[in-house]
Amino acid sequence: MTDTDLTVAPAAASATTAFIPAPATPYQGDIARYWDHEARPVNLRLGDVDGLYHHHYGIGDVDHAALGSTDDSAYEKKLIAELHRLESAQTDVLLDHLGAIGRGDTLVDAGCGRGGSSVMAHQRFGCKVEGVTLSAKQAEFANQRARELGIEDSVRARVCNMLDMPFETGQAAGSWNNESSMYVDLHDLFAEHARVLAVGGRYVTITGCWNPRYGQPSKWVSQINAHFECNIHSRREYMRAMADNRLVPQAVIDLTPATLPYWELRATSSLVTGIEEAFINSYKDGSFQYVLIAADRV
Ligand SMILES: C[S@@+](CC[C@H](N)C(=O)[O-])C[C@H]1O[C@@H](n2cnc3c(N)ncnc32)[C@H](O)[C@@H]1O
Ligand SMILES: CC(C)=CCC/C(C)=C/COP(=O)(O)OP(=O)(O)O
Ligand SMILES: [Mg+2]
Repeated sequence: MTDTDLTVAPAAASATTAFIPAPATPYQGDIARYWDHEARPVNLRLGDVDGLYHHHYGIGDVDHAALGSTDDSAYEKKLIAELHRLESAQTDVLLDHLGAIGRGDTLVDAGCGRGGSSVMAHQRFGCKVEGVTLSAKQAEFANQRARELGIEDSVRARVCNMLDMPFETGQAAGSWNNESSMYVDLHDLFAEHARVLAVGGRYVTITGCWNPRYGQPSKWVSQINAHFECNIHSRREYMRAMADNRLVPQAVIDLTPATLPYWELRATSSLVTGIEEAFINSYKDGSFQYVLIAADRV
């Protein structure tokens, strides 16, 4: 079974994940296993707030009035809702940068996780959204949520490698990576986005990247890599790989100041995972940045 076979078996593929392609590399097999087994309360309990399940972080100011007093017995529940609100706000900012998307368009969510961003994109634009993830468990979860919402004809997730996606050349009006580009070679990734995007289409990523002004990846960045088995790229690598693949940045936004309140709030919660200190310290010492890059496919 190859990725290409998925294109000739759409019914089976859309039903769920009946055909699971073999991982392209041993590393991708490790990443598939990682996400198949992931069930952190910080992700599931936030998703339970309204049924949008994210595997990315939050941006924006904390609403302290909504949180109320830490003495309140409902405080932890409010804190979870607030962290989730900030994670959905992050997706809203990503979607803001896709430009004008029509109901008849197709969007590609590369590294879609449990599908929260895909659902939000469909709810905003009314269009088709095609997600891809290495994890069969995540694809099943995302497709189950789409069925529960009655949007399975418009939103689906498939198990496949985002470096070799089962989409026609020029098929997508927009595509994105929401915190998923640190698992792949950027030249390979942007070559594939440039292939599936229509000329004039828009690509958006929100990602963490190491800051070339710092020099090399800091110990905090290395800690984040080890924690998630990923390989964080530098800001320079993003710019270079886009330029080499007909993706011309239209907006580059440093979201680091906007994500710090999320991390500082998360560090006070009962759902901490132990990685909070690495994010906070690396954002503060300037070695790591949280950025949005929106690029035109020219
Ligand atoms: C941190 S999660 C982000 C999920 C989602 N974008 C979100 O914002 O909730 C990283 C995702 O990237 C996916 N991923 C990593 N490497 C991939 C690859 N080569 N092809 C497809 N998906 C990949 C993982 O399976 C996982 O779903
Ligand atoms: C910005 C960077 C470097 C992100 C790395 C990719 C990643 C694991 C994102 C969050 O996933 P998650 O929501 O599953 O993580 P957590 O359990 O920490 O909330
Ligand atoms: Mg999370």
